[in-house]
This record gives sequence, structure tokens and C-alpha cells, in this order.
Amino acid sequence: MFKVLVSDPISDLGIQQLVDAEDIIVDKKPGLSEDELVAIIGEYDALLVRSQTRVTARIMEAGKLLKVVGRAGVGVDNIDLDAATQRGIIVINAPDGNTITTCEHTFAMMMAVARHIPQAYMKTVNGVWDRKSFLGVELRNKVLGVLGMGRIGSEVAKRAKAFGMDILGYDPFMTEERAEKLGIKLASVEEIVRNADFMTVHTPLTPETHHMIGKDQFAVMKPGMRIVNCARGGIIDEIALVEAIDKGIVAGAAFDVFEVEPPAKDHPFLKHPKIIVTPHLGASTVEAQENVAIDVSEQVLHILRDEPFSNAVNMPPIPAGLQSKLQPYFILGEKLGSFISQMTDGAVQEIVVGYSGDLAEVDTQPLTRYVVKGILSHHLGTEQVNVVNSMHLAKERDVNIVVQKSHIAKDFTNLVTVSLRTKKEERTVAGTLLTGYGPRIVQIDNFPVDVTPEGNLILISHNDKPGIIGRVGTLLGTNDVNIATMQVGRQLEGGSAIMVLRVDKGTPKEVLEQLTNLTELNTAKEIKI
Ligand SMILES: NC(=O)C1=CN([C@@H]2O[C@H](COP(=O)(O)OP(=O)(O)OC[C@H]3O[C@@H](n4cnc5c(N)ncnc54)[C@H](O)[C@@H]3O)[C@@H](O)[C@H]2O)C=CC1
Ligand SMILES: O=C(O)CCC(=O)C(=O)O
Repeated sequence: MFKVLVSDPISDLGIQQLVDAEDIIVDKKPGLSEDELVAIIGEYDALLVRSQTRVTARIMEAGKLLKVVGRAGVGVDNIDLDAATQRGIIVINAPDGNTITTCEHTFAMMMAVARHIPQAYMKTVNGVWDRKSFLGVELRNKVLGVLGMGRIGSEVAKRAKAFGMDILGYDPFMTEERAEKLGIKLASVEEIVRNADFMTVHTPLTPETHHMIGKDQFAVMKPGMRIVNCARGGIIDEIALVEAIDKGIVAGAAFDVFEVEPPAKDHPFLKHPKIIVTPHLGASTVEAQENVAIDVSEQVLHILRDEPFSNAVNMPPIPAGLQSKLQPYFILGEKLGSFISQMTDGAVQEIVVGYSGDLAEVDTQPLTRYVVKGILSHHLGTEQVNVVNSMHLAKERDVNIVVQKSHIAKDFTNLVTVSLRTKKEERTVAGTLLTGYGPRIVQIDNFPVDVTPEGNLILISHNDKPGIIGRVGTLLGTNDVNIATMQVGRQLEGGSAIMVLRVDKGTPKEVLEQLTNLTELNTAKEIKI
């Protein structure tokens, strides 16, 4: 017998298959505190949550029998994934079941902000017949900017076309071919901000998307823009948005999500006449709640019964015999993927992974998953990508993956080479495991290097001229960025060269910009591993 605890309000119909299963006992106990959960979780094999329960390390520590945490929805930001992975608890989500519902909520919000529906409703029910204050705008012939063209963003774009809108889309994984199929135009964030009349965000919240619409973007924004956020609080800088509305740059905003939920009582959105809000209702329809509960219950059943399952967010499927041989390479592969995705610009089209030397002899499929995970995590967020789903996510985004093997690894017993082809460029890194020293990057493009892929790095491309290293050192020093180690690689004296610096902390954007302005310096990128 397995025991399943449902700790959030989850559709009864959706979990019926669990209730009906002869080998499962389901307990529904919504609204428990962390302490209360810690006290009872020890007797359960599975925990089913929506977004209210915060599944903390303490809860998982106390869940001695816990095999799986099921999230009835997409975002798993309420679950401590590292703690789950450390304890071998599988976390699964239901990524598809609420796509259409959230897309439709986005439209409800877009229409409501275009026509002032909540504000007009409030006046009307309060007895004021005001037909003058609420002049709206049409969606027809307007430009809609969609940031994040995944499941929900793509559905929004399809429907916006039916409203006669022109769509500009931005997504690091969007290729020209997919954009053409969807009938949208690819654009940069800046192009969207400068040209769109409406803008909607559908990305996860990652370090890269945090405040991706902030002061700088509002400064160049097309006046009269209307903004919708039904994805995650924090993608749009809330304070900067209020300022932009008050300056007359933004005409209105509709938010379903907040940086802190629920928002404080004095949150500036709550009393602002041009901002409309809903309490994270994007996925709240009968259909979506049934869908996600059915999906997640099905997978929980499979996991408890030791059957093949899908939608794991954190579990690496490693064939037992290969575990010990490949384990150290998993770390190397993921680091190479993370490094190359941060050094490369443009929408990813192809990933070529080469295995040379001893590695050519073994089944490297699990290792490729780690490389792809490292690449995709930079754009999709570490919470969403894992070695179970990385290949699937790449395929979903039309990213071609090529694996090459060679028995000869010049100068090394083993070498993993990763090349990334994007619309803009093709870049390469190669790495090896040095016995006793761990992972090393030994090649960046055509330059031989010896870099430990760890911590805060700055990758600089420059011309090999006297004085450049000194200028870089002085600039970083005056900006309080301390260099721990430095590696320089070049092919020919006086030719193009690269520098990899390890610094003690993150490098501010302005300092990277100042670096690129130095004579003989071409690019400077921060890489965090
Ligand atoms: N309000 C609500 O109740 C709901 C909110 N959501 C949220 O909506 C968001 C989107 O969900 P899905 O479409 O299902 O996810 P998805 O994973 O299918 O799509 C996200 C897309 O964002 C793109 N992206 C990542 N970084 C980017 C960047 N810097 N710039 C532009 N695009 C970037 C990714 O490439 C990906 O294609 C998620 O944050 C999810 O948690 C989802 C369902 C309900
Ligand atoms: O369960 C909910 O209502 C939240 C949905 C959501 O934000 C998600 O699925 O990411």
C-alpha cells in the first residue's frame, strides 16, 4: 500500500484515478503549515501540491518514505529541487495541462486593460454611470510583443493573429523557420519595446529574465504601451513600471503574478488606477485544474509502481553499469554546456557534441543529456531542465543535436568537444578530466587554454598587443573587481587572442561595457558556472 498526501486544493476529478487505485490511500489535507507537514509527512510515499504548499528541505528531510513530489502545474518554484535531488525524491510537474487556460487568461487581461473593464465595472456597480472616462483602444492592427515563445507564448501569438494583430516574438530558442510557421516576426527585446503597442511576457523567472523589462527598457519604450504579465512576478520591474505609468510612457498594465505573493497591502499596484490585477489565476479553470491533476496523478502512479514515467524535473536516468564510469564526465559535460551557452549569441540551432579517446567506446547518451541540460538551463532556467527532459526540450525547439565520436583524442586520453551553432555564430569549447584536478576547459574556439570551469569568469576576446593585459587589470582593479586567476590563449603573436579571468564576485554590466571600450579589446562576457 502506498500513501499519497494532497496538501493543496487539487481537482477531485483529476485525482480520481489515485483514489480508485487499490494499492493507494489518498489523504486530502490542504492548508497545513510547514511544521504540520513535517509532523505527518513521514508516513507518505507521495506528496501532491499545487502552488500554495512550499515543499522545503525540512519537509523532504522528514519525508523518509517520500519517493515523489507531484506539482499540478508548470512552475516548480515552490519546491526545493536541490533538496529533492539530494534525497533522491523525484519531482514531476504537469507542463501541458494549463497552457491554453493561461493563454486565455492573458487575453482576458489584455482585453481588460485595453477597455478598462475592471475600473468601469467598479464605477458602474457603485452607481456612477461614467461613459467618458473609459475610452479604450482596439487590438486590431496593433503590434503585440511576446517575450518567451514557449507553450503559452506560442498559443498567445496564434490567437493574437485572429484579432488582427502583428506579432513580434523574442525567444532565444525561436528559429526563423518556427517563427515563419507561426506567422510572426522575430525581434530583439529592444525592438519589441520600441515598436510594440502591447507586450506580454511568457518566460520562466531566471537570473536572465529577472527585471528583463526595467528602467532601461521603459526609457526607450513606445509611448502608450500596455503590458501584461501572466508568467512570473519579477520578470518586469514593478517599481520601474509604476514610474513609467506615472510618466505617461505606459498606458496600462495587467498583472496576474507578483514579485512577492500575495503582495503587501500597500503594494503600489493595488491602488493604481491604470493597473489591473488578479491573484495568480492564470491556471484557474475547471479544465486546466482537471488536466494538470490527471497528468500528475498518472505519473505519480507510475513512479510508485516502479513503471516508466515522464515529466520528471530532477531525475537523471543513468543506466546502472555506466554510472561510475560516466559520473565525473556528467559534471564536465554540464559545465561545458553552461559555458558555451553563455559565450554564444543568437537562437540555438544546432549542438554538436564530440567524444574522443576512451569515451568513444561507451554509450555516451546520458552524457549528451548533461551537455544539452547545461546549454538549455541558461535560457529555460535550472528549475525546468533536467537530464530526463533536456533532449525532449531541445527537440521541441527544433534544436538539432549531432553526436560525433573519434577514438583519437589528440593530447588527451578523453576529450568532450561542444560546438554551438546559432543564427549569429558558431562557437566551440572542449574539456577533459584531469586526474586529481577535475574538469578543465582545454580549448575555446581555436585557442588552447587551461581553465577550471567554476565560479565567476570573464571571457575576453582581444588583439594580442602589448599593454592589453595591464589595461584590463587596471580597469577591473579600479572597479573593485579582484582577479583571482588569468589565462591567455592565442594562435599567432600579434593575432587575435582570448583571455579568461576568474574574479572573486560578479562583474557589473557597466564594467563589462567599459572593458569592451578598451582599445584592442573586442568582446567581454561574464560567465557564471
Ligand atoms: N499565471 C499562471 O497561473 C501560470 C503561469 N505560468 C508561467 O508561465 C511561464 C511560461 O510557461 P510555459 O509557456 O508553459 O513555459 P515554456 O517553457 O513552454 O516557455 C518558456 C519560454 O521562455 C523562453 N525564454 C527563456 N529565457 C528567455 C529570455 N531571456 N527571453 C525570452 N524568452 C526566454 C524559453 O526559451 C521558453 O521557450 C512560466 O513562467 C510558467 O511558470 C504557467 C502556467 C500558469
Ligand atoms: O497552480 C496554479 O494555479 C499556479 C499555476 C502556475 O503558475 C504554473 O503552473 O506555473
